[in-house]
Amino acid sequence: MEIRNFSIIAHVDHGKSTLADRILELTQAVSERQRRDQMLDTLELERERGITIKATPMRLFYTAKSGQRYLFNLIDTPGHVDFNYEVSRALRACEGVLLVVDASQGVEAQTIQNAYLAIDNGLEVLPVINKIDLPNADVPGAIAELEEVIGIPGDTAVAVSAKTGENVEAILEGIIAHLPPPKGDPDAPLSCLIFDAMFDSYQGVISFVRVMDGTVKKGDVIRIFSTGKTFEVDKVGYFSPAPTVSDQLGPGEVGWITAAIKDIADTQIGDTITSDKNPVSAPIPGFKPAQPVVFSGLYPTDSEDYPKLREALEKLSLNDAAFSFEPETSEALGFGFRCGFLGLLHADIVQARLEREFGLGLIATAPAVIYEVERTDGSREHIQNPADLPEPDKIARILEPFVRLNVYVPEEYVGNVMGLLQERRGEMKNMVYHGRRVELRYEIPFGEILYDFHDRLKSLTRGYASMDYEPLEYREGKLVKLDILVNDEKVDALAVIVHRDKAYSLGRKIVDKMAEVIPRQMFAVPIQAAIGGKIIARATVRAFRKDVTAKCYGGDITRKRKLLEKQKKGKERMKQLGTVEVPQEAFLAVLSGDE
Ligand SMILES: Nc1nc2c(ncn2[C@@H]2O[C@H](COP(=O)(O)OP(=O)(O)OP(=O)(O)O)[C@@H](O)[C@H]2O)c(=O)[nH]1
Repeated sequence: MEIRNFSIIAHVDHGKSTLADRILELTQAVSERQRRDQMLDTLELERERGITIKATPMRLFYTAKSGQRYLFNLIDTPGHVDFNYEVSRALRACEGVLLVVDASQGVEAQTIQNAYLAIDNGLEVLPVINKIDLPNADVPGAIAELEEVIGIPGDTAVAVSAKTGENVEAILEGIIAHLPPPKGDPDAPLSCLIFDAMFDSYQGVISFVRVMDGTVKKGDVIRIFSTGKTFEVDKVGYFSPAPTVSDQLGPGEVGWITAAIKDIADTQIGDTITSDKNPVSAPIPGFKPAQPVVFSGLYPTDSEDYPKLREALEKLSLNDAAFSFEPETSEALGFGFRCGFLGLLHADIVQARLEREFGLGLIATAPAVIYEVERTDGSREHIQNPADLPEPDKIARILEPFVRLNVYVPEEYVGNVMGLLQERRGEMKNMVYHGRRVELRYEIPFGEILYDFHDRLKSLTRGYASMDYEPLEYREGKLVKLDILVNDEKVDALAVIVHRDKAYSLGRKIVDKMAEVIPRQMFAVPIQAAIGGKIIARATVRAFRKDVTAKCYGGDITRKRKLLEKQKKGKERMKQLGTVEVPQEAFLAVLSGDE
């Protein structure tokens, strides 16, 4: 049977998951009973946030108008800029992509970025113009943008509504006509690409693979190319959508392998699986390794939970190759972990999973980028935690990471966006008109777009702007460490590195926000911001304590206990700093909006 392996790529919200669902329905891969809101979004969190995180492969059958039957492997990819690494992994397993564009929005930042990722991987692109049921849908406009901005021919484009199902079948015919079948030699040595992996407590690591050449079946001894480690294959199979066992996997096929692999580090994403007896001489060209770029400290609110947190982090990292962690100690917060993420959304998701799936109460410190410090003695080091910055007299200079930022925005909002970018120390490199849409190209410190930048961008453009970025080199900046003192004690976990010109306004903002969110105590608590030894801003948490049991008029002891328990619950995300109870929000005061 002929095979087509493809992925769907799109800007966030252009309808990728909805379209994938429709395709599943058309190919009857899922019974209505099995159908959930968004079939392919497997994690609970994904459904809640309406975004796709993990790439999920699916095996579908389609009988074409010609009467011939085809096997399709559909690999879903995430849409958010934080998860670009997952996209590039998934694309390596395909020959082609459906590039979905919302007919009412046109081409946006991730449309372009994902399209280039596909083109750079040598994939064929089939444009799909979606949401044609919307009154403001502009199909010719969207096609023109695709041709103009990305340079792909629009004549094969299929216009559909994933919502109503209109014309979706034409996509399936388009896939057969325009996306190439996989090539591969069943008799060649085994060469299998690992494009994802997950950990299962019964089976060990389940590697998601695309077979390039050769075949793999139960009992084969496989070798992981980069480490040379060998394992005996336990089972192979595909996703339909539940993992289903099959006899073997051959060239062009997408499926999974289990081989009693206990450590996910043994099956790194992008690595090649080959046969131990008859190995290939060269691996499949590798993926870009996922690099955490944003770091934040995670501490248990109850210090007794430290071992539980370590265990949870270990488990999570089994399923998330892009996430890193190492032990860290804070004077203020005790024992915790410095965790690395791909971006703020990724950090949010990891934290939410730790709390939900593992029942942990956590305090997260403000996310920060990695700075490079050159000491006066000429040595250089990378600083993941602002608290680790050397004394000012030992610092020759501090360098910060820059990114190339592209913002796409309708003409009328260009002024607003340029104002924001200037405020964030951005330097304009170019401005390109694509019809009524303008692309602003900037170079900007990564740290400046970390906090509330995306929200501000959206609110300044009524939601119309979109953005993407890629890392540039480190550049010297006039940076200083801003210390925060609570009750006259410096709190290491609250320190941030900021640009000198912004230190005063940021210090003011942080102390005000903290004074607002820290509950009143028995005594007045001063909150101060300082640079070096110099106090630059101050606010006070006034004294007072609400006695929640006062209104219980003695008597009813259960009611009293309930109230106390409720109060205790409310405190779960609090941390005792000396004599002061500080809630999670205070640790993220630096993130609070500019307004
Ligand atoms: N009117 C209309 N709405 C659609 C259509 N397709 C998708 N939508 C809606 O657009 C929104 C986004 O759709 P999703 O399928 O979740 O988008 P996505 O691209 O998968 O988003 P991510 O998973 O976050 O990347 C949802 O509210 C859908 O109901 C369509 O053809 N017509």
